[in-house]
Amino acid sequence: MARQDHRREPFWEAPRVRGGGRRSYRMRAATRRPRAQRQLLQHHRRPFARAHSRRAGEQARSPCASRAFEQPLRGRDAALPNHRRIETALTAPFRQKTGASMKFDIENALSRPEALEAIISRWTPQRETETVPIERSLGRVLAQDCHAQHSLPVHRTSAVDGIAVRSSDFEEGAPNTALWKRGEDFAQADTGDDFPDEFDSVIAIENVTLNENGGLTLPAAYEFKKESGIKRAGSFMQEGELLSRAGDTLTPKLMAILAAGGWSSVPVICKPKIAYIPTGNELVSVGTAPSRGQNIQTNSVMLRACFEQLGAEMIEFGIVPDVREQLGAAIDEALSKADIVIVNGGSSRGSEDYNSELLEERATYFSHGIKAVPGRPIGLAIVNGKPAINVPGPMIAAALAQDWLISGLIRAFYGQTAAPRVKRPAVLDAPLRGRPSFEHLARLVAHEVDGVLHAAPAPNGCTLAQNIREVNAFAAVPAGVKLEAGQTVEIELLDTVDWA
Ligand SMILES: Nc1nc2c(c(=O)[nH]1)N[C@H]1C(S)=C(S)[C@@H](COP(=O)(O)OP(=O)(O)OC[C@H]3O[C@@H](n4cnc5c(N)ncnc54)[C@H](O)[C@@H]3O)O[C@H]1N2
Ligand code: MOO
Repeated sequence: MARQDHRREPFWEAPRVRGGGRRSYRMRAATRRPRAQRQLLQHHRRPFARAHSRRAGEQARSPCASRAFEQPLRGRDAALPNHRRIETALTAPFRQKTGASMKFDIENALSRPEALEAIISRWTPQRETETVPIERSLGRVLAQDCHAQHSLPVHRTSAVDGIAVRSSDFEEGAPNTALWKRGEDFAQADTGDDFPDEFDSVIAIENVTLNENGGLTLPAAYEFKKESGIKRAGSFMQEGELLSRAGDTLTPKLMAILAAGGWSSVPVICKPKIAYIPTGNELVSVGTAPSRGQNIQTNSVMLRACFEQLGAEMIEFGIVPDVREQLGAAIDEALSKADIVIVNGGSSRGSEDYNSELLEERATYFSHGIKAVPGRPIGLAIVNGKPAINVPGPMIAAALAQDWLISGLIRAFYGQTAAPRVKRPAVLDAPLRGRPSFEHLARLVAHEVDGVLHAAPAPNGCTLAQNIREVNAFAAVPAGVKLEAGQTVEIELLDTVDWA
């Protein structure tokens, strides 16, 4: 996977101009000189080397057969502070049919880790297994431990291109090899070759001069070592050795190791199905030229790609208008088809924001809102034993929900815990202000200057598209905290997750 190059100049650093100075292209300049900014942005445009598909794309899928891994992942009764919840089936009070009544309780909202834990601890994923050819298993998650079915090499082989000899011939010092006969005193044995059992060591060919009469000469100073130049039986793998565990994600190297161990096909966990329901009267499909008041439904494009990277399948619904009955019907259909349901948009306080209350009505667990922005009005529910999440509509909010929540759910489905993202200290080039009551997930552009990592928000005045394209790091700024320019802070580099 390509890593982003943090040594590049940030895109708002103008190239040297006449007089040798650098122009500042911060917000003021950008708004006053939109054309200059446009040119600048074009000049420095370089798509980040985003991580594209660590995993294979579509993979062969045989019908899923057996149910597996049905044990709960965490204790179901994990006590979680600071959130309101409904724990009894269908006891949610029926709300008025207006989203305006849907007020999430900010003070008691969950933090991001609490929210993830709240869902995972109440969810027992229904996993099934299937068998796929090893060549088609990239990114799949093993359903069982896999042991080597044989040793490799089966018998010792030569480790070098050379000649196989008997160590007994060297017991009393260097033998007279000038009259040696091929096949009797030595045998050709190249790297990986088996050779007759009467020989037990291999001398690399560069130490051997083959004489015209068939004998050979070794250098005077040659030091023979018994059983040198060989690979022992089972030195690559031994029969019965554990090669890979249930829950491991298959990488190219792991695939080759399993293939070497006799696994021409492997049992893997069927990919989780995630139903995605885009909602909103204003939305039109990709490829439609938007009219006034319309917005293009693009979150499915982003989320489908994220799901595929993480080994999940999207069941995409058509755009559902903000009509309570239609939204409810889509949610019910999604619950019948998928392991996880994502309802997108309509999560906040708008007059047609029904989705969180529709989930709440159906939920055995429900919590609305997290103590972090962007993405704060997220609806978190367990319905029919499945996670059902009302992800906020704006692209950034949806991308962040994918980053900290949905990706965690996909890993939890597979029985995996989240791989911690790389954090590095960086010098802030601009202040970062926490929000009064929320963790602020600050999007940053990080770059290296003389071996030191620097980070700053993308300049004001960028379009959101420019901002999203350039952002390559996060910093979580705690509520009420102000970080000053020049301060060193821990940032999370986004080179392993294509979050937006
Ligand atoms: N009075 C208040 N207004 C808002 C609040 C608040 O607390 N009080 N919260 C704001 C925050 S924070 C967020 S985040 C958003 C959440 O919005 P919704 O989840 O209700 O989403 P919508 O209103 O349906 O849409 C918002 C925006 O996102 C676009 N969108 C929606 N779905 C998609 C999609 N699939 N692809 C692309 N874009 C999508 C939609 O067109 C809107 O532009 O609420 C704030 N308001
Ligand atoms: O919570 Mo939001 O800040 O508009 O994404």
